[in-house]
Amino acid sequence: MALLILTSILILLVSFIIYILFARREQFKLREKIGLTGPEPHWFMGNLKQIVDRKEKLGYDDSNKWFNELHKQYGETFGIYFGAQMNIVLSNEEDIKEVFIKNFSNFSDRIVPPIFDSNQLNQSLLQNTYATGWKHTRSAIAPIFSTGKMKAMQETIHSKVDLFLDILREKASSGQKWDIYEDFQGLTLDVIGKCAFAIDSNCQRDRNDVFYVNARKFIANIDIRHSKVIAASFILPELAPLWRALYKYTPLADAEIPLVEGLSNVYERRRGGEGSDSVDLLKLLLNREDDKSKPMTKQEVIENCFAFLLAGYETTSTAMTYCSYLLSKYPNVQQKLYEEIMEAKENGGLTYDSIHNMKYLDYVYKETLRCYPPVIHFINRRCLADITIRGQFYPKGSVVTCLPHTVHLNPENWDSPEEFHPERFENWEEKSSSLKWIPFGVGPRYCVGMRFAEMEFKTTIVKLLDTFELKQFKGEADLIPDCNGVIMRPKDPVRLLLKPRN
Ligand code: HEM
Repeated sequence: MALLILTSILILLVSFIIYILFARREQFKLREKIGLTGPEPHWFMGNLKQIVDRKEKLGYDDSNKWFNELHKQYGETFGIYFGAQMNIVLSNEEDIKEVFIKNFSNFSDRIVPPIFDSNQLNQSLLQNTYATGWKHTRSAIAPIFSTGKMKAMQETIHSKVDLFLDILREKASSGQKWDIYEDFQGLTLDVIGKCAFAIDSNCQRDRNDVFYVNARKFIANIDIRHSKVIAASFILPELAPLWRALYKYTPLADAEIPLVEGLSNVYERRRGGEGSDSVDLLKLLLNREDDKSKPMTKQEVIENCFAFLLAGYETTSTAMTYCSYLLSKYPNVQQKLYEEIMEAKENGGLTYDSIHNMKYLDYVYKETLRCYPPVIHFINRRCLADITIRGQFYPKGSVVTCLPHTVHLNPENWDSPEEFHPERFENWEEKSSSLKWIPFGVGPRYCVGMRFAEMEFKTTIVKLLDTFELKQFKGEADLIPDCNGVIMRPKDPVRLLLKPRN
């Protein structure tokens, strides 16, 4: 009997392997069939193999550079395989417009690796689909990021940034060298904690704060380098039920459970009337929940708050870290920005409006995000039905991707794209419908938190420059970006010399 069972298992296993290999061979023919080229896929891992190999050789993931090389080699549309999944990479502005905007109804959903199906984000904007109510959620959430609401939250941001500056003053006066990226991460967690859920977290002072520990753990484990199960789920989506079942044993679930439980408790307390005078995203969502025209369930509210936390902290802290680094590297830019800040201070102070109206600050903000877009592999859409657009056939099930670093560093889009030159954004407003600057994505599904991120970024950078002159330590190496799946973050600690201004 035992032998029979063993033989059956063996036959099943061998048949499964043969099926996978056969299906993969067929998948790998698809690219050529639709007239595209691209790098040769590994028989099992697809082009993930090249990414892994490069990472092993260099010690970090330089896929931002690699994709730019592929763009040069294979042209503005090429195909690449993540496991067996074909991704069509677009960089031509017209193609991007047609796919991501004009044909949105056929490309409305982001891909979600099967293992993430078991997390608590399926009803959030990050993961929900058109069929599961994305449009309803988006139209309920978009108004909470209006200018008026952002203005009301600015005081909170100021108070968190003041603490951030106190901490930097202490560190700078002690003469130590430290990683300012960690301080930015503590800041953005405290900001999102307060602005999204009215939680007074203490991430800036206490690295053991439950919010800090679990948010960082969750983000770290999305990285396929840290999570073998996630890597495997990418390469073998055929085993989706297994990955879904295994999710609860991953460090991702470990970090998610206390965060979502914490949010659920806050939700109940707020429903009971706590913090009724606070202006925050949860409060605005609770008001939405009561709005009969766009009702949201408790689960939807909690999952979307969880999404704000995940989408809002690492992204913004990374952007501000890049900006501080660039300002320390380009003292002329820093000086020009400082003068603009001084002028605003003399003419009424650093208010929401004065910060919002600073032109040069806006150029620095945009140029930072052009040179170093923090979110790299997230602007993707699944093709829902076979379609031909501008002569290119997109088969149902394929994934279309648009890479901000490729678009931003394309010499056809920007003169001397490798140079940090904020002035290039003078008169940019006239061209703002162009898709040459896309750090927040493209089309109806672009980043819903863009205004929030901009306000936090600009407020922090203005107050930082008002307090310190940013300089580089002698001999400190140039910053190297490291891609960890979704985010492109500095590979090494970012150490800056902060000189207090009088
Ligand atoms: C510098 C900071 C940020 C950057 C660079 C960034 C970038 C992005 C990108 C590239 C996308 C994908 C867009 C697409 O697929 O076309 C996205 C989506 C999203 N972001 Fe952000 N983001 C930032 C900050 C934030 C903040 C602060 C929040 C919330 C408080 C947020 C919430 C979201 C959400 C919910 C989505 C999904 C939107 C949807 O699918 O409807 N992001 N973000």
